Amino acid sequence: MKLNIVLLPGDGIGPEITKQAVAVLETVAQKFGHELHCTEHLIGGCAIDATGHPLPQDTVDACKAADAVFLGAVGGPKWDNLEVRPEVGLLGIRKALGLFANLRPAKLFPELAGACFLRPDIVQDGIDVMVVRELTGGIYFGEPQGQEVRDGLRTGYNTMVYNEDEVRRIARLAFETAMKRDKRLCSVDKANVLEVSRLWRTVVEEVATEYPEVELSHLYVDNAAMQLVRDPNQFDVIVTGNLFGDILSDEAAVITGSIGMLPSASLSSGGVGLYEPIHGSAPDIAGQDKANPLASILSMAMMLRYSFNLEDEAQVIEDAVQRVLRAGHRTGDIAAAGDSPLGGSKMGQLVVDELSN
Ligand SMILES: NC(=O)C1=CN([C@@H]2O[C@H](COP(=O)(O)OP(=O)(O)OC[C@H]3O[C@@H](n4cnc5c(N)ncnc54)[C@H](O)[C@@H]3O)[C@@H](O)[C@H]2O)C=CC1
Ligand SMILES: CC(C)CC(=O)C(=O)O
Ligand SMILES: [Mg+2]
Repeated sequence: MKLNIVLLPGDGIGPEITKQAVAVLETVAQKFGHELHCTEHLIGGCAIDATGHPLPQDTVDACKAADAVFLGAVGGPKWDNLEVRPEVGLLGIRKALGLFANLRPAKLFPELAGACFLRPDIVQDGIDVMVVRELTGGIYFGEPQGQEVRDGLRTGYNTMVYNEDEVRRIARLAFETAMKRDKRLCSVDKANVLEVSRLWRTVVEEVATEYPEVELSHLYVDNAAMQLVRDPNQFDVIVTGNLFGDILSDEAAVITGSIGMLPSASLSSGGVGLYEPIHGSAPDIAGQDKANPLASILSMAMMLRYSFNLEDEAQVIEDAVQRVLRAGHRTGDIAAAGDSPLGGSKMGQLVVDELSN
């Protein structure tokens, strides 16, 4: 099969982890006889430096013409005070590709139970939660937004807005996801306070009538954040809005060992998919070969599964990652006290070696 991939390495640790993930993808493509064609484009801070804008038009055009897109990460202190920041590029590409659904699987590899911050008795059966986050609506996009002087005071504002179509399509995708898993869906909102959440809950209830086999529950987001660390296994699939999903998935990541372990798939209605680790550009460790590349490598597995329907190839990557962890190899973020951690490039090489064996 021909795999036309656009790579958007971005900023900070983005280029380092992209390099490792691409090496893994190349190895799998070769192993299974696929023709891989990757082109690199600019997004984020590096795009601002080169072109003055975080999302150049040729990046958007290339992504639209590709079969799938891989993104490293964007942002960093160098660009924090600009009016148009690197993160605008990321929000822009999600919107331009219609990527309304972000799947963030928080899975604890049994080998990493020791890196998990929860009590051993809580995680003895592992953790396997799928967070389905709405990605192109909510407070990240709602209008009006801005800063102005009101009554002599500097005032900032954003608007959390969802229409029923936006809620319906993410709810359907979440119910479909639950149907393929343990058939339990928890919708997370703030319906005790927010009108937008009351509509969210009503529409989710309406969609639920199409999926009688799925057990639907609702939680307020503050309680959900607490329940996720108290007893993560009460969850199968969580569906929530853009902001709440962003926050809860970082939390879900750390209970599975590290934010450096959690991949994601951003999907549209039949169009191109974008795959990225859930973490950011980690400026504190960028350029030091400390970044864990496994979230990116696992994002490539999601790409093969969701964009190309190549389940065997995806599974081979996930198995190779598991074998590397089983052999005790650890980057700093998942190392136990006293371990001498590997660099990110060594970790990537070990996965490639596993695949080549
Ligand atoms: N998808 C994206 O491109 C995202 C970009 N960002 C941007 O990234 C920049 C930094 O944001 P932060 O809040 O610091 O979040 P971050 O996710 O970049 O880092 C949080 C902490 O996790 C660590 N970490 C992250 N990824 C790691 C990895 N692969 N291996 C080991 N440790 C890792 C970092 O060293 C840091 O201590 C900001 O400019 C932010 O806007 C933040 C989140 C997502
Ligand atoms: C950097 C933001 C635009 C979003 C974010 O933190 C994320 O998607 O995880
Ligand atoms: Mg985030």
